[in-house]
Amino acid sequence: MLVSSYDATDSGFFDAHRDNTVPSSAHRQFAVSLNLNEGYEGGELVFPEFGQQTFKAPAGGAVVFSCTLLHAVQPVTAGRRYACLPFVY
Ligand SMILES: O=C(O)CCC(=O)C(=O)O
Ligand SMILES: [Fe+2]
Repeated sequence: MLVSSYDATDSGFFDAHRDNTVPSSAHRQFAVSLNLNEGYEGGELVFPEFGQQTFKAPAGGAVVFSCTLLHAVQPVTAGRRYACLPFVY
């Protein structure tokens, strides 16, 4: 299981992508973006094909979405964000 860390010192972000586009990930159905901490700014999820609304779950909360959806993580502007990122097969 993947735990990612996005730090403000390098404006940690994740460019827009889909999670099932290569043969080794084509079986993935849903992505789980589980936020592990509070105390940071930025780091919201956005789904650009559906507008500019952003999503930020509280610590212990998750955003679950289809691996077919284009998504990105906005830059962290203060503090450090940790997120656990399992996929549902
Ligand atoms: O950090 C996140 O919430 C999402 C990360 C992500 O999109 C990925 O690992 O594929
Ligand atoms: Fe992703």
